[in-house]
Amino acid sequence: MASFKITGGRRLSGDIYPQGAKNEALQILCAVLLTSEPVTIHNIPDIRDVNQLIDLLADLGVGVERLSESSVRFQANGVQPEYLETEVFKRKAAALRGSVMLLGPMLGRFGKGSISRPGGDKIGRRRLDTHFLGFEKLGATFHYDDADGGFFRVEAAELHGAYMLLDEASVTGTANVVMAAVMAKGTTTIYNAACEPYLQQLCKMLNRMGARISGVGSNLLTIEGVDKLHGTEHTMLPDMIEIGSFIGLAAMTQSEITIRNCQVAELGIIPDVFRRLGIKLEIRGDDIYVPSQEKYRIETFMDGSSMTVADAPWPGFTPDLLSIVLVTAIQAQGTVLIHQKMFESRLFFVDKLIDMGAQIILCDPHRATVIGLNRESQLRGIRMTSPDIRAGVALLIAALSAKGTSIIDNIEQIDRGYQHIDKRLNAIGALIERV
Ligand SMILES: CC(=O)N[C@H]1[C@@H](OP(=O)(O)OP(=O)(O)OC[C@H]2O[C@@H](n3ccc(=O)[nH]c3=O)[C@H](O)[C@@H]2O)O[C@H](CO)[C@@H](O)[C@@H]1O
Ligand SMILES: C=C(OP(=O)(O)O)C(=O)O
Repeated sequence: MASFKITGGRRLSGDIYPQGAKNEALQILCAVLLTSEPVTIHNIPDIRDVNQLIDLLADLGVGVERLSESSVRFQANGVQPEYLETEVFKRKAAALRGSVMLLGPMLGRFGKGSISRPGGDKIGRRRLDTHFLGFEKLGATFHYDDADGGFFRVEAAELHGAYMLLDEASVTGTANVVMAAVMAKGTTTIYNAACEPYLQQLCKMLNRMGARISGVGSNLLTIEGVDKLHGTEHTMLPDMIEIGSFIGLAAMTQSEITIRNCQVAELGIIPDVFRRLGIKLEIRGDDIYVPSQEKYRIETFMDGSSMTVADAPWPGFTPDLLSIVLVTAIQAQGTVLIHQKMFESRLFFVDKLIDMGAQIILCDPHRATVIGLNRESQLRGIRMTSPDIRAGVALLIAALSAKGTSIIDNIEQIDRGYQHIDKRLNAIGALIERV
């Protein structure tokens, strides 16, 4: 288990480039299974979850040719569906959340798919009903084997288009059902579809491959099944969660940072949520410039009541940035209620922030109130463990702003989703050692 040793209290300055989006990459990589022709993907982030998924594809028989550090050509012309039944696959697939999205394309193209209970952050219940109910609507049979931590199988001689109202607007669930439906016979209508930019990107890529998906960007998708998909090229968007993390980092550490090539039009409400904390942001072309700010004051609502930041399916605010908003509010002036509606175990890391000197009241598992310190006192460095990917980065931001040295253990959680974060932050003035 590796750790970061962080010397806090340093101001950072300079340009930083966001990596390609992790959660988009996990969908896009699974979609290469839908055709036997080459699919070239650019701006692939070099992070643990993505590398593990690429390994799984290679094990499954997909040709993987690295063209550069961030571009790979895939060709799924030798896929061996039996591999999904092997012990090695079961073990590897259980290491990450994204592996669940192998199911949809395998079912759509080869008529069967199986997966062990996928991993990912332990941030509360993460049920898969949406995925399997959707597959069943398309005509697949579903079987769950309780042994060895759980193993799911889906099978269908032929999938048929259907109308479905999803149980919930699940991100990976929608991606899975879309990928299964693109080559089903007839028309599929998915209502209450998730429409995060990750999904919009997936649907655009599938359409370039010959799929016929309309309604992209809305919660009503119509998919006219086609016989076959073709190869294509695709470039991942910059990671909006990383962009938000850098904004919070800049504010907490009074740093002047330019986040380059952000594709600002795709960020939805994210910049505005940070503005509500009082953080000044300048959009300069496609860059976001965050000036060094000693003070930032949390806004109130129009009626004067305290600010709440809550998550919601897109175009609402992503739950993956709530931990970052929470940590950023620690040095603001004012009070904000953070309401994590989707996950019930994602706020417990505030204990560590409280140990560092933050004023936070954990109201219940879903809600925490942050009373900003307004820089009247500085956090102090401590030793802590990263419980999940976003809490890990929130703790890293706290540590970078703190007086003294902090140690963060279990940084594998951070490496799951942030590419060489120590090196990239050190390049603009941070002092983070991997120990
Ligand atoms: C690999 C990947 O892409 N992971 C993301 C994906 O996970 P994932 O696709 O696993 O998450 P889901 O969208 O399925 O659901 C997330 C949680 O929100 C709840 N829920 C969902 C929809 C809804 O309308 N109401 C509701 O309460 C679910 O019950 C679940 O507890 O989406 C999550 C929600 O944006 C993100 O946190 C994860 O980073
Ligand atoms: C929760 C996350 O990831 P995963 O779904 O892979 O656990 C995340 O990216 O914040």
